[in-house]
Amino acid sequence: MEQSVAADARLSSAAKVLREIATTAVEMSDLIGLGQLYGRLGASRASTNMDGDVQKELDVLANDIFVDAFRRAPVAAVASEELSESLALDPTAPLVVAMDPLDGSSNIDANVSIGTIFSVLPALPDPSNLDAHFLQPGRAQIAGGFVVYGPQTSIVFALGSGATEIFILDRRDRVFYQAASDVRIANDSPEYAINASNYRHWDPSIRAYIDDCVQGAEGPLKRNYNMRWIASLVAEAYRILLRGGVFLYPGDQRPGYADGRLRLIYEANPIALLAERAGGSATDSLRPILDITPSDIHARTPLVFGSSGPVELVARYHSDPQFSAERAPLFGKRGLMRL
Ligand SMILES: O=P(O)(O)OC[C@H]1O[C@](O)(COP(=O)(O)O)[C@@H](O)[C@@H]1O
Ligand SMILES: [Mg+2]
Ligand SMILES: [Mg+2]
Repeated sequence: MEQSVAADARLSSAAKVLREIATTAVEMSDLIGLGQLYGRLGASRASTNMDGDVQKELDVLANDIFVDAFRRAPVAAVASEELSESLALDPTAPLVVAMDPLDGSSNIDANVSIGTIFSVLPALPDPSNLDAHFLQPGRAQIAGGFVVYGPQTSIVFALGSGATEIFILDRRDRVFYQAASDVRIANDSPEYAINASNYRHWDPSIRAYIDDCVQGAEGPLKRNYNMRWIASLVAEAYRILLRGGVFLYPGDQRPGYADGRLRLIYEANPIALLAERAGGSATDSLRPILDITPSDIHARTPLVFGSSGPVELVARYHSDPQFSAERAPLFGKRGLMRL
């Protein structure tokens, strides 16, 4: 009984957090819509984040704007891509929020969709330190989702044990209206998304899968595929939720990319929550993303998500001995038909 009262209280707190995110997204949408017209976006405030990327002004601004929003919500601590350490807010609050304040930031100047990704977790009653709140598996999320600032500004979220929902901002009255409820990802789709310029750095399983997709109807998968790469996770996720497909950002041989590029707690986890709630899947190639216990607030993970058929197929390329045997270097290019 006590437990369910606490769970209800957390859920209504999470709804408050979502409302604060939606309100802030309207402000962000205005700023992003101005592009270079926004006077404060000068190169002078560019700095370097932990990845060594040049941070666009907007990354920093988005971080500050969302942190301020979380100060008005029942949030005990924030972890952010733009903050090297987690930040304490109201220690009595029941929730913590991890966020990527601006995702796809290499696209800002190109006028391509970007977004904000968020993960809402229960605050631990007695954490050993502030980061401990965030080192819970994604399955513990009370809410998760993202905002995409594109031709439409949309918020996509799952709250509590609920389904994946989409609301679109009507810019005329600055209100989000529900556009889709209980979104379902198609179980199968011949569309994949991967940055193929990293081909030479991938492991043999990913190469074999993409080789087979590229061979199309003449290859072992016996169907023609289509490829998309926006380099904006939120935009790819939105497309996949609406029309299916699979997204892959695998680990690769480049220094620092052993676990890929994407961050577990504030990129992969919320996207995985939305994918699973929509009947799709999300893995690190093999394990469900939501079952992984993060080792660090900025830990990375390989990410494969989308329609469950292709996500499972990618896992087979990693685990099925028949597939592996045919990929052995001795065989060079595989000659056997497998399917
Ligand atoms: O430039 P790459 O290596 O293709 O990576 C693109 C990926 O990096 C990201 O931009 C990473 O997010 P940030 O922009 O928040 O760093 C994803 O949105 C996107 O999927
Ligand atoms: Mg990102
Ligand atoms: Mg970012």
